[in-house]
Amino acid sequence: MFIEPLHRKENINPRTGWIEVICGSMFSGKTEELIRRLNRAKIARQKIQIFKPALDKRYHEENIVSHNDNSIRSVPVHASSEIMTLAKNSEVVGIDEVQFFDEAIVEVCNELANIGKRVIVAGLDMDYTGKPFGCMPQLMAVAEFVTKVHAICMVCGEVASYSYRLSPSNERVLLGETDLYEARCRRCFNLGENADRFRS
Ligand SMILES: Nc1ncnc2c1ncn2[C@@H]1O[C@H](COP(=O)(O)OP(=O)(O)O)[C@@H](O)[C@H]1O
Ligand SMILES: Cc1cn([C@H]2C[C@H](O)[C@@H](COP(=O)(O)O)O2)c(=O)[nH]c1=O
Ligand SMILES: [Zn+2]
Repeated sequence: MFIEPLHRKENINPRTGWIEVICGSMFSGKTEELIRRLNRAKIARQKIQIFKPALDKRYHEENIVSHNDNSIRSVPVHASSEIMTLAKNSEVVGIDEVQFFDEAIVEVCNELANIGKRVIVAGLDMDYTGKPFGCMPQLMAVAEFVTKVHAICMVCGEVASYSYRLSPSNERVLLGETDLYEARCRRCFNLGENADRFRS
């Protein structure tokens, strides 16, 4: 679907940049898809640079790691402005867990695309309450390509778009995996604790 563009000599008809958003619930394969696209760009010998928010250290300090243990080297950053400086020399810029960045991330992605870079971001489209997560709606609006991926509902096996929180915490940011969250379909998400009787 996403074709790695051919290199062109600098200053002669430089190619356009663009933004790709990969979104979905937890466990839907966002990180796998991000890694797949970045690995293809690597094979095409394009200069890639990958970033993640420094707060996300669940599996590894630096690597981006998917729930099925695929991984790729990344640079943890504290603010979106750092990406602008660090990504100067790359052709393809990947960002994981983009929903955790400050709102300036939208302008950073736009500016990178405007100077000819392919920007691929992956993030949660909704938080644990089912509300749009941070910068995601803005990013989806300005992106050329938006891909929504889906998980499997852990209650009934249907297609899941929601991340159901298993703990009573009301903090928007609560890092965790299967210990704290499960993917759920719309019905089982809305049923909340009452969904247990449908568990197959
Ligand atoms: N409920 C689920 N539905 C689909 N995949 C799941 C589920 N629970 C665990 N997985 C695993 O998670 C992998 C996707 O992980 P990952 O790419 O890290 O997802 P995301 O970044 O969207 O959280 C799947 O390939 C599968 O091995
Ligand atoms: C729904 C939701 C999730 N989080 C946290 C939980 C995980 O640490 C990440 C999402 O990781 P994934 O790669 O998409 O599986 O976000 C959160 O802090 N708040 C939420 O509402
Ligand atoms: Zn369900």
